[in-house]
Amino acid sequence: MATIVDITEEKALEVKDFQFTYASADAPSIKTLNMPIAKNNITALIGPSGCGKTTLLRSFNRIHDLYPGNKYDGEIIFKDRNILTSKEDLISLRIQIGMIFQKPTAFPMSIFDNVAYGMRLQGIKNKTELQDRVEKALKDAAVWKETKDRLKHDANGLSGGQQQRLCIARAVAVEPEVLLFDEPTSALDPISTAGIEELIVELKDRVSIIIVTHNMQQAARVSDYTGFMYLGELIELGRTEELFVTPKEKLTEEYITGKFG
Ligand SMILES: Nc1ncnc2c1ncn2[C@@H]1O[C@H](COP(=O)(O)OP(=O)(O)OP(=O)(O)O)[C@@H](O)[C@H]1O
Repeated sequence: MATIVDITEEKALEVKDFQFTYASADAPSIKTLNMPIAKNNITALIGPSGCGKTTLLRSFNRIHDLYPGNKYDGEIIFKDRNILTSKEDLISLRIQIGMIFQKPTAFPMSIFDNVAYGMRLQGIKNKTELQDRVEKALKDAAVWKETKDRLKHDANGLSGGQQQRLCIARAVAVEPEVLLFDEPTSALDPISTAGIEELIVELKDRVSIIIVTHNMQQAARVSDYTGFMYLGELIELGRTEELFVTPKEKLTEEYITGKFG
């Protein structure tokens, strides 16, 4: 049984008896995991390679459904429904629970069209509304200054750090409830990394954030809660400063003090 701190805030998501098995695997990669995710907070997922961080993160917006045969069991509750069994449109779910990947994934189109992409999927056609919301999203993602004079240019002409901000602008433009970050700075230099970390912290007033990171310093810098995973299980979920200073579980302590990893 995992050690899970009492979460006093409202919950953005609640994972209940969740299991996940890849189509090609004999055994589940996530084994009966329970975990609350606090609303308007940042939750970091840490743990050694292969412990299931990315698998869990990708379950929150059902990215695994893109590949046939993957199997979910249990529940992930989001806004009073189990997203694993509800019959809703997955595009709409992924707008409400957006994802930022490790490698910046600018689409092969203009900067403007990248940010407008999700809004157009939502059916917004009004030009002025699109322009206003693209500008706001680029400002929110702190990349307006570098892009305002080249909105019609190909997004692939931006630097890696700028492209990652563009991806964040694209995700926030549709006003999601949750954002999932999968090692969002591992392909970036230290200055871009610091900028993205600052941005993630600013965003939590509006969205609930889950971030997978290999970098324990990053988890300690940005997150409010940290979940330590090991071999497909959650071992401990705690307030970040407590988990790093006074972990309750021996395995957590061994991991954060570098005894394995
Ligand atoms: N597409 C797949 N098919 C089968 N097994 C997979 C697949 N992707 C991941 N796995 C397995 O699921 C387990 C969890 O992998 P996952 O990538 O979620 O771990 P992780 O903690 O994110 O690792 P890392 O820190 O190295 O990214 C591992 O045993 C991995 O080998």
